[in-house]
Amino acid sequence: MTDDDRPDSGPVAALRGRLRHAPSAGVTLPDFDPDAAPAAPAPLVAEWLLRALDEHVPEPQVMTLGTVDAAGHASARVLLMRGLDDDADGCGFRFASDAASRKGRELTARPYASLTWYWPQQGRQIRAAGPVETLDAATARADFAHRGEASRVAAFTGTMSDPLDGPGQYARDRDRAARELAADPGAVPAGHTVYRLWATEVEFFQLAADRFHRRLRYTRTADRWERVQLWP
Ligand SMILES: Cc1cc2nc3c(=O)[nH]c(=O)nc-3n(C[C@H](O)[C@H](O)[C@H](O)COP(=O)(O)O)c2cc1C
Repeated sequence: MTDDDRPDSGPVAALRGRLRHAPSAGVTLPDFDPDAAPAAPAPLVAEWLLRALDEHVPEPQVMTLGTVDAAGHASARVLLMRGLDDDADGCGFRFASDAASRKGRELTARPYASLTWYWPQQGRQIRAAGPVETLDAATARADFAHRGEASRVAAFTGTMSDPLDGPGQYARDRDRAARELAADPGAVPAGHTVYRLWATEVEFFQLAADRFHRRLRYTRTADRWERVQLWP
């Protein structure tokens, strides 16, 4: 199909004309001075997240997790960030999911992933990548205990990433899960897992109104972090 053959009505055609003119967030962009950045990335991640929370960026803890399967095919989805670790100067990002889900299976095959955050109101992006480890069952239990009741029932309903069999199955499974949880309130789904990505690189991107954006990349060497500014 050439550009001339494309239909000129319907939502896809309507979008075509609007993408280039989509408004950007009306924002006051924060300053970012890479020369004043800390020696390790975790404090800067925390600083940026705290500022996003203070400035009421909606759901700044939502991040995109990129994984690959055994054949190297990529997939991505959004998840909630569950914690930040800076033990021994490392930078660890926690997230929780079901080990039997697509991402869980991909992480078993290839325990390496990327994470990306974007906060439009502040023109800020953080990206991180590195090996992913599975934390112990006690950590998974503690994570699950923090969830609200509806979220716990949902986690026991169905099998994440599998197709639904047919109409009515959702409601039937949800009712069964609610009954089982009421009988055993401390139960944790077998696959509930807390993962930690230990970053080997973390990059901070700050949009600037004058278009001279800033990028600072931290790369982990054997015993320290190296910092370098990149062309945006
Ligand atoms: C705002 C938002 C937050 C989400 N948080 C999580 C999460 O913390 N853990 C999770 O497993 N899925 C979460 N999901 C669902 C995932 O995006 C995804 O659909 C699901 O994990 C299945 O992904 P998979 O089939 O690639 O494994 C969230 C979805 C949205 C829209």
